[in-house]
Amino acid sequence: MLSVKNLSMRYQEATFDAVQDISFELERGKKLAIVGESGSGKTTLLKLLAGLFDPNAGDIHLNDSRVLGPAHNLVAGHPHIRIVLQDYGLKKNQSLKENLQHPLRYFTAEEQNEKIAVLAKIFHIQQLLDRKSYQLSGGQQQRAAIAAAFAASPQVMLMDEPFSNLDVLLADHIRMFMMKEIRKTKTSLIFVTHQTTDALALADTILVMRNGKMVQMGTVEEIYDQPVSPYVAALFSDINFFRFSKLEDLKLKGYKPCEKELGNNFIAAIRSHDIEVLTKGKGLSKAVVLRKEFHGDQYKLFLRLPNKLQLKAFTTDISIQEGDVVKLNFTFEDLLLFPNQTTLDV
Ligand SMILES: Nc1ncnc2c1ncn2[C@@H]1O[C@H](COP(=O)(O)OP(=O)(O)OP(=O)(O)O)[C@@H](O)[C@H]1O
Repeated sequence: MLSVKNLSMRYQEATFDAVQDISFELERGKKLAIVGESGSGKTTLLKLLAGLFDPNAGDIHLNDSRVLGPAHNLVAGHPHIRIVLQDYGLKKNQSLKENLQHPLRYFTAEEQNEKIAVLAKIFHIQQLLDRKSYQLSGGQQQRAAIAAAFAASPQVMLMDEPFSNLDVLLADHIRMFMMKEIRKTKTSLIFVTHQTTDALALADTILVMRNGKMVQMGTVEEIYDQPVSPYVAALFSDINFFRFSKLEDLKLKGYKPCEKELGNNFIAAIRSHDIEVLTKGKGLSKAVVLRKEFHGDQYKLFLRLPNKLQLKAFTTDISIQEGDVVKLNFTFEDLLLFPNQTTLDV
């Protein structure tokens, strides 16, 4: 079990904490995704967890042993925690094979060769083993760094944007391997990602950060279905926000009040794919199609309501053209309501 308590860190000469009072626990074999806007403190938190930085406050324990930063450790890091950073951390002047051999140094030469052959095949780096790592492309280095991390069989694997540079043709295959291996070895995985679809698809729980603080942590379903703020909701899907000053304004549109105390200022949000676009029949509102974008399996529409508000929706109807008037429908159950919001903080 990884346990993090009241962790804070401020960079030298900075005037704010890059990570502020973060606490959580992660059980063995579980997968946690860290998401948040750029500069929210994700990488700093990951490096703290790896023991690469000294926190200003708080502590980290892996089972009973404390994860100590460079001030207490001659060699930075913890023996059972492995981190793959965005610069991949390969030894530049060593061959890829040597990079893979290092974490396997306690195995016999025969076992090392066997394990390297398996990893090289999975990560499509068989032809590259004799090359120095600086002679590899970004994507090749990333695959090699992930392979080296798996060779080390850590208890906790930390990864910064592990899928950012992976070829689409290889990404699914590598993700499948990683998830299978993690399940088999009961490794705990913590990964930072900008792709919130990856966070939802691969993690058990998600930690959302903003300005160094944790704004929400929960299961993937909780984070998606019950976001605590417009910021969290906007991270996970294409969404439309509407500000209401009083409940009556929404009731006028046929909405039946829920249990939630909304206050005098609240925000209602509807995900773009929860809006049905109709060319015939009745809808809740009319809208003009301002712009249409092809997204492969569907079109994204940018629409203007009669009250001039704009929103986005998706359709598969190829007949809809820019300038057309369409009808919109959605069910009130799909509305996300954020009470007492004075600002739309996304
Ligand atoms: N070496 C540093 N010295 C001072 N401030 C830093 C340093 N590194 C990062 N910061 C600041 O700390 C904050 C958190 O940075 P961090 O890299 O952890 O964010 P992040 O969420 O990983 O961002 P991104 O998604 O853009 O990679 C940011 O405001 C950043 O500008």
